[in-house]
Amino acid sequence: MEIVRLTHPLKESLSPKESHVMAVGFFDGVHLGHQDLIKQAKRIADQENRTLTAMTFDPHPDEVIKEETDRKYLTPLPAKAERLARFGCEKLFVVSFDKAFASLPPADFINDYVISLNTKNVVVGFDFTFGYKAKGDTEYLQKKSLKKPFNVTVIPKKTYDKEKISSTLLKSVIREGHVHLVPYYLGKHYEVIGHINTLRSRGKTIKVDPIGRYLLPKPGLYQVQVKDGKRTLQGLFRLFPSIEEESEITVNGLIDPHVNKISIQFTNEISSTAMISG
Ligand SMILES: Cc1cc2nc3c(=O)[nH]c(=O)nc-3n(C[C@H](O)[C@H](O)[C@H](O)COP(=O)(O)O)c2cc1C
Ligand SMILES: Nc1ncnc2c1ncn2[C@@H]1O[C@H](COP(=O)(O)OP(=O)(O)O)[C@@H](O)[C@H]1O
Repeated sequence: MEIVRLTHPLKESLSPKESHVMAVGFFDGVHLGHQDLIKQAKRIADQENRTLTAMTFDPHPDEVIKEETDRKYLTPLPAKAERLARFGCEKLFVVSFDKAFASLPPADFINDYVISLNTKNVVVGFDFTFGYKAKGDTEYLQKKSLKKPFNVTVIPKKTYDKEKISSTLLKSVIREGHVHLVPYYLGKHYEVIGHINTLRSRGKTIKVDPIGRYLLPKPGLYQVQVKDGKRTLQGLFRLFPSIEEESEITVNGLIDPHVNKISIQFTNEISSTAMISG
């Protein structure tokens, strides 16, 4: 998948010739709600024979608008890009979210980031907002599209157990350590991608440096599956309040310490902090 970084204001030379169908949103986690949206966008792109693109933002708007520091992510950008590609996205626009971009009125976003980028169909969820003070919504987008050369498709709310599936909900499930519930929201277990810290790993006990600011479950003992690209091993992740210190994974086999990346999938919480520190 091609990744195109966009910074505001856009350079005119960026206007792509090829037309595309664009899914827009932050998409942290690429959960089942996001997946419905991307699958619908893919159906349209296939029908119309256009490229399927996604547009996301970096960092999260709250880091800029609410000056939130140390925000944690379900999918830091590289993991999000990989997951979007897996669902068929061929191109990803990553707009650097800064104060200048945040101040853009909704109408200007439509002109500069939808029409100028040659987007023929914008696919968003029912609660999508955009533009200065988040004043633009799906109704506004649809109204504007009537006089402009693009269509809008709005995806209905995807729920689980009557609640909207959202990144916020998923984060609280993971924070609480209820990792066995994650597949109901995400379609798979929660996954953290990291590098093996070779200096601090010994045999079957490995230390991992996550790639990006991943949200981690609360401290405790977790059953995990560790994949090194070739093999899947079962393991136990002893997660302490700070991953840099005592946290370690004991795997039931030897992992090649020189593999570039490993994936850790959290399957079950075995016990909470009291047990690991005792
Ligand atoms: C051009 C633009 C300007 C934005 N300005 C603001 C803003 O001033 N305040 C705000 O809370 N969010 C702002 N946002 C963020 C959106 O409200 C929204 O979070 C973002 O488009 C991602 O959509 P999603 O949360 O539905 O994924 C802006 C988004 C865009 C595209
Ligand atoms: N449960 C859902 N059902 C349908 N669309 C959704 C759902 N969750 C998010 N979306 C849509 O996906 C896009 C990205 O949303 P985002 O704000 O990143 O997700 P979340 O609400 O999970 O934080 C938006 O267009 C949003 O409306």
